[in-house]
Amino acid sequence: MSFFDRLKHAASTEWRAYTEHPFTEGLADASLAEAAFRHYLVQDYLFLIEFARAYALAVYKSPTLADMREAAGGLSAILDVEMNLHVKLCAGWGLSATDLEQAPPAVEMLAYTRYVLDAGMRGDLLSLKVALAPCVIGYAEIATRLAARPDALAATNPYRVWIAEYAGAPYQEVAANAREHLERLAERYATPAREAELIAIFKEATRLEADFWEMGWRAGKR
Ligand SMILES: Cc1ncc(CO)c(N)n1
Repeated sequence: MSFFDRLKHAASTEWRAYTEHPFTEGLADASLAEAAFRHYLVQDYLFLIEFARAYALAVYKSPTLADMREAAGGLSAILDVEMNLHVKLCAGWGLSATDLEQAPPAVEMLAYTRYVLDAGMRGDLLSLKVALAPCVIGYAEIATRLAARPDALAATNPYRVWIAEYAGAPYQEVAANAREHLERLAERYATPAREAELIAIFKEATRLEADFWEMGWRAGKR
């Protein structure tokens, strides 16, 4: 079994709660309340700013130039590609990039990003990449599943742009590269003695991902 599959298997309860959260079902069948999606997306913009910082930390923590380039690619994918989706979608509600940047941060956003940054700060590049894995690899898996649903990408679904972005080839490639790089890092730095600690980091980050959906989901119930 690959390193990533071992992590996923060890955290299978958390992984399912994250990747099959009702919020994701609501994106696919368009039943999600707009207020839920909007709250989620604004917080996700703040989340991406902090995740860009985490990838910058990965550049710093890189033992080799190749690791550094891989981390810099992740940083650029967030700053130069992914955040544009948020700006574009939020413009439809009259929110500018400055409005987004100045939005009050939610505790779920802070909890998740602080956890990942802390795991990276106290650990090595492998610990940091394990903490980052549920994010990029999880969204690629979720969007692929949602895109296969009937009508998920139909013009009548207001969430089709979001689904198409994460199910699309560029994002899928970023996720596949991240997964491949994680396997190579694990070959270099994972030891049986470290496995429990790495699983604990993966589980925690996955739980915080589910909490992030839950935050948006709750905003749709208010
Ligand atoms: C909360 C969260 N997890 C993962 C991704 C994928 O990059 C994202 N944009 N937001």
